[in-house]
Amino acid sequence: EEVVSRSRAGFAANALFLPPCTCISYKPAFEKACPTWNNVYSDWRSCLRPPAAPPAATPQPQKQEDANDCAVCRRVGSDNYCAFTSYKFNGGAAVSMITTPARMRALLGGKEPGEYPGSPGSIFARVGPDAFETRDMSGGGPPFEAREITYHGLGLVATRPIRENTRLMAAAPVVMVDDRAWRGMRREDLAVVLGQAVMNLPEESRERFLGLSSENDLNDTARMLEVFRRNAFKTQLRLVDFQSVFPEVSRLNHDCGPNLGYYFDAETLSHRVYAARDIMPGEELTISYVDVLLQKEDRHHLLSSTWSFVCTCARCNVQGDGHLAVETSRRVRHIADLRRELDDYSKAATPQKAELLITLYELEGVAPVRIYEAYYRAALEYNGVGDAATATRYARMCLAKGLVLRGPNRPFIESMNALAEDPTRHWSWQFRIYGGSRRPGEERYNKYMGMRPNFQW
Ligand SMILES: C[S@@+](CC[C@H](N)C(=O)[O-])C[C@H]1O[C@@H](n2cnc3c(N)ncnc32)[C@H](O)[C@@H]1O
Repeated sequence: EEVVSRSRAGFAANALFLPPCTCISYKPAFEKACPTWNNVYSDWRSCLRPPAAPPAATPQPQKQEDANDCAVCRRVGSDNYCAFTSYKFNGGAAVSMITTPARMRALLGGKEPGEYPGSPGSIFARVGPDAFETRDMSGGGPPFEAREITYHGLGLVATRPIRENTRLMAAAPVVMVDDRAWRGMRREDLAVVLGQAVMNLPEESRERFLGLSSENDLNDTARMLEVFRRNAFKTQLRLVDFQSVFPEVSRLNHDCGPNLGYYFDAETLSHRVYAARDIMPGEELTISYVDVLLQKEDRHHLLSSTWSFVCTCARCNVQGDGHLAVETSRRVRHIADLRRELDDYSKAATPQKAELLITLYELEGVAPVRIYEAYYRAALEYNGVGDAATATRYARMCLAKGLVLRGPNRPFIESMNALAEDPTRHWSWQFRIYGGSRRPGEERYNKYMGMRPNFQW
């Protein structure tokens, strides 16, 4: 009953988003129209008819016409993408996901009735009641507040000193859209499925999502797509890419030399945001929406095409001083060259090049959010020439920053842990010495020829 009335109220408020669709909001009809899904995932509601796998040779219609008024699935190629909503997620704040029924089933661990959502193998299995929070660990209210920032809309500003590495948010998603649907679906179809996903949310979550837009002159559908485009983060769940909106994180503005780092923790479905350096009261809290090591022109292109603004941050705003602009562009190129050189394990490289890389990250102002990458290379280089003590030191420095900024479940963290434990048993032990000379370690040289670093940071 609760679901019925909540959905009905939402339906009226958002009638513009959707064609009429009784079965999402009205349980008996849902059961009638979607018997399979209702049985399999009692907490998930969708107007999905049991998907009949079409024979491969049959040409697919561009758009699915649902005979049962269930307008929540649309096609991309031959795949059907539908809106699913879990009302139990995040203490009832709920999450809507758009993906294919097969992927949804896989993400839920392929489980059968009654086992969802805590069943082993489900993406929700490790999401406990305390997975999400936005307060810092020292207690009290959050050490920041939302303020109007000139030309940037709203932003978050520190109200107390924030120490490097403090966790500021562990935010929950409200809408997650399969990247293939986001990129491949016709806009009008996407508006319908996304509309369903948003409308399914309880009122409070829906308002938090729609409240992210300041574009009052757009109609509801355009506004919803605009909110999604400007606020979605790329997230990965079991190798499936999603675009996800976390309303708390969405107030953070962009800077090409940000003071916060973040990553998505697929285990807890939370978007974690950390102070990448010490921050003083009054400073705006910022993240980077793009790779900070792109050249300025490329950063600007991405920022204007996706987020519709021209960046005027300190790193970008050196146009007036021609020589400074040239210098920053050279540094970024030099960083790219050095990384290519250091990541080629078949040639001779030196620890000094890794040291230079560290210096360049610092000079370019990207060290707070990316220095672990340079430490990683330094650890390998020192180990590669048999300097175990320095290699271990850099491995520990890489771990100290990398764990905060990328989380524990990354291949490079595993590698640095192994190196710190016993450098001589790590694959990189003395690899530059033999690798560079071809003698006497011909075999070792060949071993590293095709090897690439594992940079899934
Ligand atoms: C995720 S939202 C950030 C919060 C937003 N300022 C608000 O009021 O809700 C992204 C949008 O904020 C604005 N924005 C973010 N960073 C900016 C920056 N450095 N300069 C100008 N506008 C920015 C852009 O309009 C962008 O599309």
